[in-house]
Amino acid sequence: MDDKSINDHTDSAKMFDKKVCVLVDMDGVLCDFDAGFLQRFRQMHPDLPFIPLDERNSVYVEEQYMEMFGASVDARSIVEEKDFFLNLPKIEGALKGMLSLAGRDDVNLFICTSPLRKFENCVLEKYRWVSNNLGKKFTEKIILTRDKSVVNGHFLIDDKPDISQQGSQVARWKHLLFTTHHNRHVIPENGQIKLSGWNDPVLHTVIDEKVKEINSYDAVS
Ligand SMILES: Nc1ncnc2c1ncn2[C@H]1C[C@H](O)[C@@H](COP(=O)(O)O)O1
Ligand SMILES: [Mg+2]
Repeated sequence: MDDKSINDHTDSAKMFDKKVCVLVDMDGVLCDFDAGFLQRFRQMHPDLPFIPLDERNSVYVEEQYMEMFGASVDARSIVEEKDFFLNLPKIEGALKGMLSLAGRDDVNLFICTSPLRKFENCVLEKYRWVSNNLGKKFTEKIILTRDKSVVNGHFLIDDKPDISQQGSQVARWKHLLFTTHHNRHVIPENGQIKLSGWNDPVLHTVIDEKVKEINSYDAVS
């Protein structure tokens, strides 16, 4: 590496230090996993009862279907089938919300999502979904990990209520709990802030406060 590229790297590192790093989950935040599941379930089993979206109550859809049907319905196979992730509908306001974050010059934005262990369809389709729905440029911002605690950032927008308690490290981000079908009833705890959706003004307010905090360190040093 020559001197110039070292300096370039240092300059950009400094620049990013001043930005607020926002990590955005996919399933339940950008794409509507539960709605996609329900649609496919009803296509496959038109004669069976189903769980309406406003009665979903557990993060993992297969747990609730297991309670209802026992082993007679294989909910897992639906999420593992080809094109399941590719065809997930967008969460309302997701595109506008992402563009509003991406358009801020004080925000460094990433998509942080966990693939299924059975990754064969899921991983490629997550990339395709982002490219189709948000634009190809956003695919450069995808972080795939099953352990979000190792990812550094100021905020993680995620629908899983206990995400900050999972993983191998103490999470460094603050969890913004994104409201979706299965967590409507969940009361925020452990310092979480609950967002009602992409239009919740609290999202930009907490980022503004973090920007001020970061700039105040500069003023002191
Ligand atoms: N609601 C869900 N039911 C079952 N499985 C789900 C649900 N939401 C997400 N998943 C799967 C799909 C992903 O591969 C992993 C992790 O999702 P993430 O939103 O990144 O926590 O779990
Ligand atoms: Mg999620």
